[in-house]
Amino acid sequence: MHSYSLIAPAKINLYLEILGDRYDGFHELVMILQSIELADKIHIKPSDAEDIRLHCNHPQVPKDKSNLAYRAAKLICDTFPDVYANYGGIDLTIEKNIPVAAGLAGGSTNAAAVLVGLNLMWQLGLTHPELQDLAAQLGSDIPFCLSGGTAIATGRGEKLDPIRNLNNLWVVLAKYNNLSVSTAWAYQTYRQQYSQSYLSDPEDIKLRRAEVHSSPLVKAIIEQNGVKIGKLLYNDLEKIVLTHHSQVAQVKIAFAELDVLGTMMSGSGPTVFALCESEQKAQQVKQQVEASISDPELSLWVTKLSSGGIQLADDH
Ligand SMILES: C[C@@](CO)(OP(=O)(O)O)[C@H](O)COP(=O)(O)OP(=O)(O)OC[C@H]1O[C@@H](n2ccc(N)nc2=O)[C@H](O)[C@@H]1O
Ligand SMILES: Nc1ncnc2c1ncn2[C@@H]1O[C@H](COP(=O)(O)OP(=O)(O)O)[C@@H](O)[C@H]1O
Repeated sequence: MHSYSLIAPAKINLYLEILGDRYDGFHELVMILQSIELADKIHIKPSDAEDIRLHCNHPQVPKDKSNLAYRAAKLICDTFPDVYANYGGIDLTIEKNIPVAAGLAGGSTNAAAVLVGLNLMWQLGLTHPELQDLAAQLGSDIPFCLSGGTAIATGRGEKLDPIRNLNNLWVVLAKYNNLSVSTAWAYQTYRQQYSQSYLSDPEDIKLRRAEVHSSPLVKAIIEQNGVKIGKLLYNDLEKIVLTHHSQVAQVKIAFAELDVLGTMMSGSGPTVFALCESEQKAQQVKQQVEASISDPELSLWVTKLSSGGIQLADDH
């Protein structure tokens, strides 16, 4: 049996609108999700131990059964008990480069990589739609992490309509090392403050989704027009996270004062990103923010928008 190494890219949210409550306690969303080149590397190999073993170099990542990569492996074992009984243990190693609890889907993309890797290692022959179904059982953002690229996401975030891939722009990411935001907390706090504006009629929700599908932002993405895209970025969860964490709001202000196409918080934060038209501009923006905020706890990365999806690493 072969071992596999996979590249698991992070995502940013170019758009995130909360439409209303769902029957399952989650929120009905319409988002535009975008892969970026910043990625973790996941190694999957057979093991003599009869269970699932997980290793990770990052102190904030849980190494137990709550890890999303572990849960993805467990879901495959439970779905194919005969194969599991036949092949035995799984050894997973996560090389973590994506900041944790940052709004960049780090755990989700690790889980997506494990689904792809085990499908290969155990030669399960699962099709892409079958992998998407398993992904949706594990978390709302995991189906997107499997496919990557640029997509409109609806439902809980698991229903995807791919659109023209935007991969010609650069992005600067900024996150305080000592600040993480729980996604559940962000949505719950949003509900407490804004549920009076939720749409409850399914027809209204359908209408709003259709509006976003033909919105100026989607048109700008199809035209690959970075200037328009930068002005149309949107995220409802900023109302919660920026209010509770003033240093995140300050990072956004620092980006907005510079020559960037646009700036927004990603997902439930606290990472704030700025879009730039070139790598040179992105590096310059990174240096300017480092100089203006000058806090050793603030980390910045320059990366590129990408076509994403889980890929085999060159040295797999
Ligand atoms: C906010 C977003 C934006 O892309 O990303 P992150 O900031 O986590 O990266 C996503 O909606 C997060 O997706 P994901 O992190 O997969 O969420 P899940 O594990 O499914 O759910 C975590 C928690 O978020 C809340 N949740 C999530 C999705 C949704 N449509 N409605 C919700 O209310 C629920 O409280 C749930 O318990
Ligand atoms: N493989 C994983 N990588 C990172 N975090 C994980 C992983 N598995 C579980 N977690 C947990 O998920 C939480 C959310 O982390 P992450 O997926 O990085 O961020 P986000 O949901 O904001 O995109 C973390 O607090 C961490 O405890």
